[in-house]
Amino acid sequence: MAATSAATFSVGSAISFGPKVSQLPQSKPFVVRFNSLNPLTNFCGLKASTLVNCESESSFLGKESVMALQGSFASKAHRSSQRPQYHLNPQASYKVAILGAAGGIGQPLALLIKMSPLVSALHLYDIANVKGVAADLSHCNTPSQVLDFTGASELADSLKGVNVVVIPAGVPRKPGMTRDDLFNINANIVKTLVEAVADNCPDAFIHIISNPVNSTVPIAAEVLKQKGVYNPKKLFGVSTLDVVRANTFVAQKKNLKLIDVDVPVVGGHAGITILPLLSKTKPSVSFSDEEVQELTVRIQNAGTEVVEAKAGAGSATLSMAYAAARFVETSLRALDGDDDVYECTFVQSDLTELPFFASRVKLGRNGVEALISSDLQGLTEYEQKALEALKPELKASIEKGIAFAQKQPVAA
Ligand SMILES: NC(=O)c1ccc[n+]([C@@H]2O[C@H](COP(=O)([O-])OP(=O)(O)OC[C@H]3O[C@@H](n4cnc5c(N)ncnc54)[C@H](O)[C@@H]3O)[C@@H](O)[C@H]2O)c1
Ligand SMILES: O=C(O)C[C@H](O)C(=O)O
Repeated sequence: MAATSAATFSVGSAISFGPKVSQLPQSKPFVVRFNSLNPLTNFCGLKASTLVNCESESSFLGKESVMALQGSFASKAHRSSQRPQYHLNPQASYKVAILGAAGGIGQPLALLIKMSPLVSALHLYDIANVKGVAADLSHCNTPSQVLDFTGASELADSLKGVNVVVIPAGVPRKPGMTRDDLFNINANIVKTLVEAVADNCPDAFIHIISNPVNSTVPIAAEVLKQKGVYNPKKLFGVSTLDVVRANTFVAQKKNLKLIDVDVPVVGGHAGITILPLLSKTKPSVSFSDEEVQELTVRIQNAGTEVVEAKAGAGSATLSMAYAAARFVETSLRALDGDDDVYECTFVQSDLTELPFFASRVKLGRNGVEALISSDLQGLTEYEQKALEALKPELKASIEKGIAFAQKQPVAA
């Protein structure tokens, strides 16, 4: 259905590889459009999903949910009408692969990606149980084709022609464990999978979810270097969940509309290396010292909060799938030519003396176009101290990953 008189409403976060950008652009990870004919071109905050007609019986969002969404976005209409608009390319047709697709994250992530109109093929790879997941998912009447691949012999095929590879393969934490306790198992899994990515789709965006992200991303970088295909602009540690949590917790604490809140989270993805920059929250909010301390610690420990609540049954899966789907959607929009795409992610960086660092980045067709340096300027004393305090731990995790990969070089 062609959109007529569409008002666009945007939600979410904003924001330097190559040039550093010192001005902070307005956040815009998601956009929801409504028009006089009531089509909703997005779902639940994941920008540009399947065209859903609010009046249609085929809508998976109830009419009430749609009305609630319309209400919550209404205040944004004026602001976003002043922005350049990105229009979904009807020819958009990207291939996404999930490695570890039968797992706790992989399954809901596959479902969310299946709902994107930007995706023409969804490749599901795992060492086991992926056939059933693919059969189940393939019955959803959204455009993308779902293909399953099981075991090492089918890994290469799962990666052919793929634009974005998401890697949630590996073991999750149990209560009492740190993310670094997963290193011995997950380091090898990530190394093997990234070798295959290097051989079969070296130009793809690579999203690493498997923990410890602070080490698995440097491992992936080393593997890609050894294979001669490393492009630092296309290798991402997925730290989106930290932003999702920060936005949620801040909105709850300050009684703000969830959809408006955007908190940049920098550093890494483990304990004190997760540094929410509350002073940079949009819209501008003031926090007492106690609130800053309480929110920062809650955001840093949010993964552990879920691990303990699940009591041995794993770590965050649903919120992680949501966050990973958001990052996939953002990446596809960047690939599709939207020039207003910003996300926080753990990447090779020169914003600090550390070789990898999570910050906001501007994404484009070729990956990271710029790292946003302005977030690290004008920090509060609390944030500046926390930034200095996280560096030794993050440095050690990065070096551990690099040393692991260098000790067992890949076959050329
Ligand atoms: N970056 C983040 O913010 C974040 C958030 C949550 C979880 N995680 C991490 O994501 C990882 C997965 O978590 P989960 O809850 O989905 O675990 P899970 O055990 O439910 O699923 C992992 C899946 O990986 C598969 N797998 C194992 N080895 C594989 C290999 N060599 N090739 C392909 N698939 C393989 C398993 O068969 C399983 O299906 C964990 O390391 C967890 O710590 C990261
Ligand atoms: O906490 C974990 O082990 C999983 C993940 O990194 C998270 O932040 O939820």
